[in-house]
Amino acid sequence: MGYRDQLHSCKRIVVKVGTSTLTYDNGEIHLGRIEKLTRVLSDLMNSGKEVVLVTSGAVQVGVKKLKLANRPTLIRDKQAAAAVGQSELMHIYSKFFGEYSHIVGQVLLTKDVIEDEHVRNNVVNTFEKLIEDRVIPIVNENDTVAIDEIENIVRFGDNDNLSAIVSVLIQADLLVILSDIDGFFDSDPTKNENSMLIKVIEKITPELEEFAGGSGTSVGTGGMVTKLTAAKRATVEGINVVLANGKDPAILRDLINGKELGTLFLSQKQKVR
Ligand SMILES: Nc1ncnc2c1ncn2[C@@H]1O[C@H](COP(=O)(O)OP(=O)(O)O)[C@@H](O)[C@H]1O
Ligand SMILES: N[C@@H](CCC(=O)OP(=O)(O)O)C(=O)O
Repeated sequence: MGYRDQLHSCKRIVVKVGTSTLTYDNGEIHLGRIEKLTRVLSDLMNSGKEVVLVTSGAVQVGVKKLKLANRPTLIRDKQAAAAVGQSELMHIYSKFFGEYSHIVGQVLLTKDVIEDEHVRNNVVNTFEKLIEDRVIPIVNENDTVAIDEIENIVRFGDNDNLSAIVSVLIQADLLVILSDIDGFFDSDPTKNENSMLIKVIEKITPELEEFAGGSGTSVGTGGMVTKLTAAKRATVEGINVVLANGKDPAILRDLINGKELGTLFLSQKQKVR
C-alpha cells in the first residue's frame, strides 16, 4: 500500500483554510470558493467522515465590512476588524452549510488551551459533543486575546499551529492545510520560478526548515514557517498532514481518494486511540 492510500481510511479530518484562499487578490471575500468548500465538506460529512474546519479570514472580512482603505497594521485595529469579521464569517458558513443541511458551531480558541488540564478537557469535551451531534465545528483563534510574543516580536494570529493543536487534541487522523500554493517547495515559488514541489516529506529536518519563507501576500500571516511547525506538531503525534492548494476545494476529495497532490508530511508514529 502506498503512502497516499492510507488517506482513504481517515475518519476524523481537520481542514485549515487561510485568508489567501478565502479572498480575491483585491481582498474581497471569495464567496464562490467558500461555497464550494462547504459543499465538499458537507459531502465528506455525508459519506461518514467527521469534519472540523479551522478558518482564518476574520480580519480581512472585517476590513471589507468596515470599508477600511487598507489592512490595519496596529494590533488593536486588527483585533477590532476581526471582531466585526468573525460574526460575518460565521454567518456565511452557517448559510452555505445550512443549504446542505449541516449545522455549524463556533469555537474560538487560544493556543494556550493545552497548558491547563482542566481547560484542555473542556475544549476536548466540547469538540467531542459537537462531533457526536454531527455539528461541524468552525474554529478560529480568539483574536481579541490571542497575541503571541515570540522572540520579542508580537505576532497576531497563527491558525496553522492552532489547527495542529486542535488535530492533536481531538486525535484527528488527518490535517489538511489549504493555502494559495500547490504545496511545500524547496524555496518560495513566488520568489524563485525554479522551485520544485516536494511531494512527500518523511521527516521535517533542519535542512527542510531552511526552505520555508514568509507569506507571499499582504493578507496571509505565517507563510511556510508556521505551516512547517504545524506539520511537525501534528506528525510527531501520529497525524498525517497534507498541504495543498485550496483554489479548487474539490482537491479535498481527490486527496482522500489517494491522488498524489500537494505535499504529504508523514505521521511519525502509530496513533493509539
Ligand atoms: N518553501 C515554500 N514553499 C511554498 N510556499 C512558500 C515557501 N516559502 C514561503 N512560501 C510562501 O508561503 C505562502 C503561503 O502562506 P500564507 O501567505 O501565510 O498563506 P495562508 O493565508 O494560506 O496561510 C505562499 O504563497 C508562498 O509565497
Ligand atoms: N485569526 C486571523 C487569522 C490568522 C492567520 O493565521 O491567518 P492565515 O495566515 O491567513 O491563516 C483571522 O481570522 O483573520
